[in-house]
Amino acid sequence: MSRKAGDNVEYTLRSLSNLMGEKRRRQAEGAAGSGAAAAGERSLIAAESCSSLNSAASGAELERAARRQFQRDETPGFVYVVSVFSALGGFLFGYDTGVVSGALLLLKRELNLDALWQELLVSGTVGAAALSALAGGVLNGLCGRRPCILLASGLFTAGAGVLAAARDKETLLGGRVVVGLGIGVASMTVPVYIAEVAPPHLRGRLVTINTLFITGGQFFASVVDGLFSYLVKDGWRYMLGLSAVPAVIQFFGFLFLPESPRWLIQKGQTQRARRILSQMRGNQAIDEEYDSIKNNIEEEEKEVGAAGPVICRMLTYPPTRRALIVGCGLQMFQQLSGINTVMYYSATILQMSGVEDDRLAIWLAALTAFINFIFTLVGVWLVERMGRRKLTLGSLAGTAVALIILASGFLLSAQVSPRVTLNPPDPSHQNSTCTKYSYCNGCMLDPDCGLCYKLNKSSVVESSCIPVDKHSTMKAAWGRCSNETIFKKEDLFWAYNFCPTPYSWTALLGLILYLVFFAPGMGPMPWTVNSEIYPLWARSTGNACSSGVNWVFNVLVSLTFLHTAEYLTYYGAFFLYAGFAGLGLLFIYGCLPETKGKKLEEIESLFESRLCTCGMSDSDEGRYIEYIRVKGSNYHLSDNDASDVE
Ligand SMILES: O[C@H]1[C@H](O)[C@@H](O)[C@H](O)[C@@H](O)[C@H]1O
Repeated sequence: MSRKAGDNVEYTLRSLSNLMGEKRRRQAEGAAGSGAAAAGERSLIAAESCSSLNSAASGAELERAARRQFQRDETPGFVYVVSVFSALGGFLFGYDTGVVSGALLLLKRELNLDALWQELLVSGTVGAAALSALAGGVLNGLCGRRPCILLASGLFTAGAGVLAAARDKETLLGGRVVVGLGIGVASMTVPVYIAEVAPPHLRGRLVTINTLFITGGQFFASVVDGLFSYLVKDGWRYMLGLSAVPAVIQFFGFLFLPESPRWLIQKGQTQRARRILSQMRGNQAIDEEYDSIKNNIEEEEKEVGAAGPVICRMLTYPPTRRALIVGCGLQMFQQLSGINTVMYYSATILQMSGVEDDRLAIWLAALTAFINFIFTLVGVWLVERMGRRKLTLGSLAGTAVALIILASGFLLSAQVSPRVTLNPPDPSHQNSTCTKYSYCNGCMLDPDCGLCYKLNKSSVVESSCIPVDKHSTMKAAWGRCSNETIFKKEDLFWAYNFCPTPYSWTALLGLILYLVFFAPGMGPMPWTVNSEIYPLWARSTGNACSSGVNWVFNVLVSLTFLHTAEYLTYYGAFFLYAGFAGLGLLFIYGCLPETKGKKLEEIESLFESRLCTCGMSDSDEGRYIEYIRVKGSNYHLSDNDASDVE
C-alpha cells in the first residue's frame, strides 16, 4: 500500500524517545534500508504481524513508507523561524552585557567617570536583570510568553535609544537599568518559549541555539567595541545604540508570531492552541501531543491543587522541589565556575602573555568571545547526540582542569615575579601604598599601582612600583612612565594589572581550554535543562527563580573578583573557582537526570526519587523505542513487545 493509495490510513512514524543517541539511530535507520539491523527487523516483524493490514506485503510496505516519512525531517520551517526570532532575545542579552566594557573605555574619558560610576553602569544592568527575571515568572504565567518577549524587545529598544542619546551619567544609568530589565525578562522567557514550541527530538538543539545567540551577541559586541574604539568622540553612542536594530526586528517579528500552545491549553484556549500546534508540526498528527499536554495539566491540577502561590506549591511538592534545586544549582555552578571573570579578564590574561598594545588586547578579547561562540555551536551539535547529562558532566570536568591550568599559570608567574629594584621618591609626597611592594606580583594586585620597567634581553630590569594615573591606566601618575610618547621612545614599559613573566603561555593555554570546555556544555545546558524540567504549572516560576539565581551569582562573582584576587591572589581565585567546579561535578553527577528526547510532560517523573539519586534515573539509556501511529492509534514498539502492533 503506497502512501497515495493509503489515504484511509494515517500513519506517521517518528522517534519520540531517541534515547539511544543519534549515532545508533542512524545505524538503525541505515539498517532499516538494508533490512539487516535489529531495529529494522523488529519493525518489519511488527509490521508483518499487523492483522488489520491484510497481508504481510502491505504491512512491510506500510512500514517502509512510514520509515521514509520518519527519515525525512518533518519539522516545518516555521518552528525554526519562531526559534530564531525568539533567540534574538539571547543575542540582545549577550550584546548588551558584552558591549559595555568597550563603551566604558571611551565613556570614562568623555564623561570623567570614576570607578564607582563605572561599576554602577555594569552592575546596574545585571542587578536589574536579576530583579526582572524574578518578576518575569509572574508575568509569564499571567500574560503568556509572547507578550513577555514583546515587552523585552520593547525595553531593549527603549534602553538603546536612551543610551545613544544620553547627555550625562545619570541618564546612562537609567538606560542601562531599562536594558537590564529587558535582559532579565528575555533570559527567562525565551528558553521556555522555544522548549514549548519545539518537537521533543529537536528541543535541546533549538533551546541551545538561544545560548549560541547569547555568545554570538557577546562576540558581535566585542567586534563593535573594537571598531568604534577608533572613534574617540561619541563612539560609545553607536556601541550602546546599535542593539536597537535586532530589538526592533524582534518586536515586529513577534507581532506576527504565535503564543506558546502549551500556555494556551493551560488557559483553556484550546482551539487556538490546536491551530498553532498543527502549524508547528506540519503534516504530523497532533492529537497525541495535544491530549498528552491536556491530560497532564488536568492531572497536575488534581495532584498538586491550584491553590496558593506557585512557589509554595513547588516547594511542598517533592518532584518540583527537586527540579528547582537542580535548576538553580546548575545556574549557580555555571556562574561559580567563573565564566564572566574569565571573559572579563581575558584582556589581562592576554596582556600577561605578552600582548602589550591595548588595541591588540581588545581584538584578542574579541577572539576569546569568538572561541566561546564557536564552541557553543559545538554544544548545539552535541546536545541531541550526547544528551544533556553527559555533555554537562564532560564540560564541567574539562572546565575544572582548565581552571587548574589557568591558576597554575598565574602561580608560576607569581613565583618568578620580577623584583622591584628602584624606589624613586614620590614628588607629590603623598606616601602611596605602591612603595611597600618588593615584587611585581603585589604591585599588580593593587588597583592603584603599576610597574615601570626596562627589558634587558627578556629579563626585567630597573623596575619600580608607581601609582597609576587617575585618568588613564596606560601610564604612571608621575616619574619615568608618566608620559606615554616619551617613555615608549626610551624603551621603558608600563605594566598595569599584569606582570611580565615567561610562564604566561600557561595562563593563555588555560584560558583557551577553559572556553573550549565550558562553551559547549556548562554555558548552554543550565538554560536548556531549566526550560524542560518543570511541569507546565511550575515552568514560569521555576525558570524565573533559576534565572534570578544565575544573575545574582553573576553579580556576586564579578563584583568580588578583584577583592578575591587581592586576598587570595589571581591564582588563589582561579583555584577557588576550580574547587566550585569540582563541587558542581558532584552535584550534577548525583542530581541531574537525562532529559533528552523526553516529552516535556514525561520529565516530571525523573524527579520522583530522592534528589541525590535523580542523576541515576537515566535508566532508559540504551533502549531504542519508536512510536508508530496507525489509524490514529499509537503503538509502542519496544525490545520486549514488538508484537503490540495489530
Ligand atoms: O550561558 C551564558 C553564556 O555562557 C555566556 O557566555 C555568559 O556570559 C553568561 O553568563 C551565561 O549565562
